[in-house]
Amino acid sequence: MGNAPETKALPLHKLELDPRIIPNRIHAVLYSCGILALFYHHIVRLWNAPTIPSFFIFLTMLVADVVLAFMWAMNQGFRWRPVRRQEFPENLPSVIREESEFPKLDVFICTADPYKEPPIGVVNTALSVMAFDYPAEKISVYVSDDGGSELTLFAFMEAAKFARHWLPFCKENKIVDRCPEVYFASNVVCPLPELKVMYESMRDKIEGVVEKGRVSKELLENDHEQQLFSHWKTGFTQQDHPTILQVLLESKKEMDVTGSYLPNLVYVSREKRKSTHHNFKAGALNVLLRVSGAISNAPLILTLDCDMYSNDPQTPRRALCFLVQPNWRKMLNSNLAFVQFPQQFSQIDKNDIYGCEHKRLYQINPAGMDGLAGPAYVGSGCFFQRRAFYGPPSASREADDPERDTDTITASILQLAQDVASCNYEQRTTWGTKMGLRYGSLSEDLHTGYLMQIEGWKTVFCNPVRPAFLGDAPITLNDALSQNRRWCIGQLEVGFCNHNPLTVGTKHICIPMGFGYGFYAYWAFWSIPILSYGLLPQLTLLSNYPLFPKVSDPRFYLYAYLVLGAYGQDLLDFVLARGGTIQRWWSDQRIWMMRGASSFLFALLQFSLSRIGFSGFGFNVTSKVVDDDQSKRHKLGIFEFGVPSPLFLPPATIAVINLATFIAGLGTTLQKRCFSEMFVQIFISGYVVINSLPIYEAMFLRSDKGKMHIKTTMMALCIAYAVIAASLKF
Ligand SMILES: O=c1ccn([C@@H]2O[C@H](COP(=O)(O)OP(=O)(O)O[C@H]3O[C@H](CO)[C@@H](O)[C@H](O)[C@H]3O)[C@@H](O)[C@H]2O)c(=O)[nH]1
Ligand SMILES: [Mn+2]
Repeated sequence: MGNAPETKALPLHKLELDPRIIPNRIHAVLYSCGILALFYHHIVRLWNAPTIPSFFIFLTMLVADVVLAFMWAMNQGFRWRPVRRQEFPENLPSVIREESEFPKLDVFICTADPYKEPPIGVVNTALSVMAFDYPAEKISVYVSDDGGSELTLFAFMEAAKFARHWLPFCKENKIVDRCPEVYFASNVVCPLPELKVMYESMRDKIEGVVEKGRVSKELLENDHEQQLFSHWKTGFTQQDHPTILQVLLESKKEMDVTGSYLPNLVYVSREKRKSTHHNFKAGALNVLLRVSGAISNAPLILTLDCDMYSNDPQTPRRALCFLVQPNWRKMLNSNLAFVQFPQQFSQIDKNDIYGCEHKRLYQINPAGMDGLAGPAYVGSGCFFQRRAFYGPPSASREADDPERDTDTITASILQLAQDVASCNYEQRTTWGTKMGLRYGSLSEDLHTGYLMQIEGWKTVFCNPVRPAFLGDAPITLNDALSQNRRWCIGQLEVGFCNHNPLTVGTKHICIPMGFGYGFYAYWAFWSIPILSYGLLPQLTLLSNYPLFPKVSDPRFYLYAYLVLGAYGQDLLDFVLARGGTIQRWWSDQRIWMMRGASSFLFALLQFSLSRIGFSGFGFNVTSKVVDDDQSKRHKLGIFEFGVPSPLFLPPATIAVINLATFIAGLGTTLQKRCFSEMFVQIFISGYVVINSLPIYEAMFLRSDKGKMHIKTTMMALCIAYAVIAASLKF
């Protein structure tokens, strides 16, 4: 810069408080008074219970309301101090003056199964980030293949060739959609038609290989390529194989077709042995942390799921707006662990019937936590400071090498990278406990982000209008429910680890943050009120036993206030969020009830069983394959039941019970003229019936492949019959 007058550094971001903070807090105070009044009513009623069965029914309803109140209180963590941020990547040049001064960026992409996660999709994700609007020689992309599949390696070998054309094309033409599949599927006229042909031939090749299930020799162009696949010989299985590490592109050595640098592209399939536990995705990411540490050691790390392609080439610059210090001299913000972008999805149906958008989890709640210590880590679309993986912000990492500036990846570097990917490397180290991604939870993301905040790290939520990344959401109900069950189990593992959010979290981060994490950790508890409210009012309705105050009773208004207050605020939060519609809110509350009766319930049971020593659980990877028939129904917003899954059984049973009790109950109350006493119960079962319409359709009316499996329908009918018959005995 010499003596040239330095221009003033312009602001990189700004923060403003959400105007809802004050109304939220007033509402919280009033609502808590309502809850207290409700508990008073409960206790009095319990005390005066006339019979033993009614005592237990009242007790169950009390427990259900305690859980609802608990979850409501936890939820206030997100509403306590929501904020909005804005970032100004256009001002970045006033702070980082030269492109050469940009910090290096390592991108981690995880994949685990070439049949559930088609390699062409993984390749698209990788190409979209390699084409970031960022100096290419600063980027290294590491692909972790837990599937240990030659199909995936083949796909990346092809991707490396295609990248030489794709990257300069995107930069020269200032393309915004840098995920090739998305770009070529859009209707824009490609200024370079050969490129489309090239892409399609690559895609056909990759898909052909996947269909065949192996890479045949004819597809490989030379000895070097054949050598890459020499590992896959007899004895090689997904669970048992040596480390395979391949540098497919080496920056500064390899040029694109215009003679510019390319990013590094490294394929890693860590060593797997049947005798060692591999810790699923957390284990995979920790291997990438060490492998990348040996090769490029960038101070910035982006973690991505294999389906989360970049939708905006500016994204790393947006992240930098928070990560660099205003007086930047190769120094990253000292206590900021990560910048989290929301997870957003490309093919969600208009009304989002499965609630896969998870608007609260990915957009509303993070903005709430952002006003406190910062959002939770959600596993993908997150820019970390490497230092955050190695201890608290105060700890210096002098023992480790600084950003590696060697121009070539030497044999000794490769050897080191091989060694750190071996499955015994972590023995007797603090990897997974104090370093890297933390083990012990199927939701490694929540667990890791939470423990980082306990160590004193701050985090930031960045939610630009154009989604930074777009991924695939489940398109069948079974996938959506099993995904939620896995999350729930992982969250319970956080809730019952020795860093309990309610004690440790509230103390070491702050009270509302501890509540927010508690809300996630105990998600599964929701199954208790959802099941209670889905069954008890209905079964008692059958025998005309009133559970709630009658309409003229002042306590009726207490219930009405509590219900409308909670639903109303929820609706408001939802529709005020970007892209929120009433229809989506409706789907969201409906799927919440279904999850309650299936995912949450199963998670609670499985977790409890594992705690008393019965079987553990695995990471069931969500399928990203699109079946045409299913996808057609999904686009029309039709529920996909199809497979016989135990997850459908409780919601189907509850739906049947509610339909029966609603009709019978309505009949008898009209006959006996006790409508006012039974109003709330009729209302609740009617509400469940309306929400269950897609279930009845799938059980009784549909004939397509997505209808409920006959086995499930029959079982649900039998159980419903048994439950109703038993309840009439009381
Ligand atoms: O043993 C495994 C299992 C999974 N994965 C990868 O983990 C990612 C997420 O798996 P997916 O089946 O797509 O799960 P989701 O439920 O969609 O993922 C959400 O939930 C996970 C925690 O349960 C987080 O890790 C993810 O980032 C978050 O998007 C994928 O890229 C997988 O390839 C591995 O690398 N190794
Ligand atoms: Mn996923």
